[in-house]
Amino acid sequence: MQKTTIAILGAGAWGVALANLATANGHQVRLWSRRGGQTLQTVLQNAQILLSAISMQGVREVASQVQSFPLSPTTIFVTATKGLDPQTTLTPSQIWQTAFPHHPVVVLSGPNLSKEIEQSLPAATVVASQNQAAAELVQMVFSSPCFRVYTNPDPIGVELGGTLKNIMAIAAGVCDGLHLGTNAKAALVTRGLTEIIRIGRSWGANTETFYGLSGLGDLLATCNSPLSRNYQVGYQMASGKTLTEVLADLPGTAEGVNTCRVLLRHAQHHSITVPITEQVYRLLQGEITPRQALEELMLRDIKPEYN
Ligand SMILES: NC(=O)C1=CN([C@@H]2O[C@H](COP(=O)(O)OP(=O)(O)OC[C@H]3O[C@@H](n4cnc5c(N)ncnc54)[C@H](O)[C@@H]3O)[C@@H](O)[C@H]2O)C=CC1
Ligand SMILES: O=C(CO)COP(=O)(O)O
Repeated sequence: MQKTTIAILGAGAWGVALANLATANGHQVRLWSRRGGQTLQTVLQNAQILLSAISMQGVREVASQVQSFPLSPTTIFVTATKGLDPQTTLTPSQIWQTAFPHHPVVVLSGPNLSKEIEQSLPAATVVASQNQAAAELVQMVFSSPCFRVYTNPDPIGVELGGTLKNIMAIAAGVCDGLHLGTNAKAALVTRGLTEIIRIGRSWGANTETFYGLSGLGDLLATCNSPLSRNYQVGYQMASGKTLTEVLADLPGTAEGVNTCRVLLRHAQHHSITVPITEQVYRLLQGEITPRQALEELMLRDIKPEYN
């Protein structure tokens, strides 16, 4: 395929892993970080694709910085951030689309623990957009024998799958940290998926999307791997550490901590039942212990599985 010029914003674990994938395919990649060498303007020059792998806390600020530089009208935006904006509850793709209404925006999300991808272990991901041509171009740019990229027409569903599973990964870490067993973990992850779907539908996502790679796939990867920072938050809190102590030693960002707060607000506003999110929130706030969170979930009113 034709070689593409790609600006990657955010030189953390995920930005670097994605940069390496595109570079290995022969594309020209320029990596920008707020503390790095090249200016934003230089990195953006002639970019055909602008990929953001910035933590949620920086997305709005960086999107507004990018607005001050000239871009080709055909530049495709790709967002790989898994979070929700605390002030607006917007998703990262909604922030980029609002800032650049005439550009295609593509969401890239899937079961993608960056440490495994850096080792060229096989993995798959999803690129989702309402602009199919843009999604197909991004698919070509990143596809390789060790990274299989699927397209999907439901960007909000793909994005929310990646974002909401972080809360469930914290809960799964607690479950493993308390040694609650395989049955408990299966119950938690399955009810977690039900909760994700309930929330996702309120955002307009397709239910089917959550059974795919960016939903169930990412949920399984993150809830079962000590490589996940979100899982580590739960696991270490179950071993008696406070959130502050865990975050002090955590390598990189655990988006689930902030997502939990933002999501709970959204759920309360829209009267959506989110029992797991609620207990994770109370645990992170230091209001309850991991054991109390478990009891709260187990002693809820009995009910039909689906309603
Ligand atoms: N590491 C992973 O395995 C994966 C991470 N993600 C998502 O990608 C995003 C980034 O994750 P990581 O690279 O792991 O995190 P990281 O903590 O390693 O890197 C975050 C990057 O964002 C930048 N950043 C943070 N605040 C900023 C601000 N205010 N202005 C400008 N830049 C700012 C940091 O300088 C850094 O380059 C997160 O939303 C994460 O959920 C998605 C898939 C896999
Ligand atoms: O999103 C991820 C895997 O798909 C990375 O998970 P963590 O952010 O919990 O490390």
